[in-house]
Amino acid sequence: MLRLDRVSKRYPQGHTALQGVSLDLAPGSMHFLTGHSGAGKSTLLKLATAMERPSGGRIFFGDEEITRIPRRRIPHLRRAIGTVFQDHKLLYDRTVFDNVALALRVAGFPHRRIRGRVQAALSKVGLEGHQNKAPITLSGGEQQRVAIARALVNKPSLLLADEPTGNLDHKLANEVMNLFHEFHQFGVTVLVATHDLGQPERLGLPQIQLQEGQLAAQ
Ligand SMILES: Nc1ncnc2c1ncn2[C@@H]1O[C@H](COP(=O)(O)OP(=O)(O)OP(=O)(O)O)[C@@H](O)[C@H]1O
Repeated sequence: MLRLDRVSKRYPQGHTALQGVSLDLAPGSMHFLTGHSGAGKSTLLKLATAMERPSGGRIFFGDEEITRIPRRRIPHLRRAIGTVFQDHKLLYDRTVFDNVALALRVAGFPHRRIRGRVQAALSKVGLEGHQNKAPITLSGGEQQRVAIARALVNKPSLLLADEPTGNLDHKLANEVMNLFHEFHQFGVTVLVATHDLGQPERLGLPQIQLQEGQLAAQ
């Protein structure tokens, strides 16, 4: 599903964030990406969504080589890969519905389909009934669930999350991780970067550990 072949990333200022990383995520699998601060977790996720380009190596999403993808194909790639970040980057001057609908509007979906998809995505994350609210009126955990609904609305086959529970207390963090686990059980491939080593243990899921930009254990 997602395959990295000897991937390296050296930022322009000269810092090597990743070095010779190879991994292969099987379709439908769920992994946690762990490692110390600065180990390269966010960099790996940015490379997988073509937000950054690697300095060496190749990345494949299914049959498509992300590292060679022409610019015009990037929006298509981003629709197939759902992303969730710690600071969920919601638009605070729009409703919950509009936040989730945005990507579908940009993609030119007809109004009725947008409505159905958005409602289904909000219901999957337990936020039915909140669609007309402003995100600011929701709790941190609820806002993160809006971000997850937004990532899911395109029905991605791969879901990447970068510290999605970093700002949440223990109980809310578990709820959000349980949601990712549910999507995995429905067949979505999931990769979650986290500092919280309790989560892979609690859910009995494998870790991909980075250390100084290299794979430590799988
Ligand atoms: N845009 C950038 N320009 C220069 N250096 C960068 C850039 N982004 C990241 N780095 C450096 O690359 C290394 C890896 O950073 P990265 O954010 O991938 O680590 P991380 O494991 O996600 O860390 P954290 O857990 O703190 O988020 C760090 O040393 C960081 O300072």
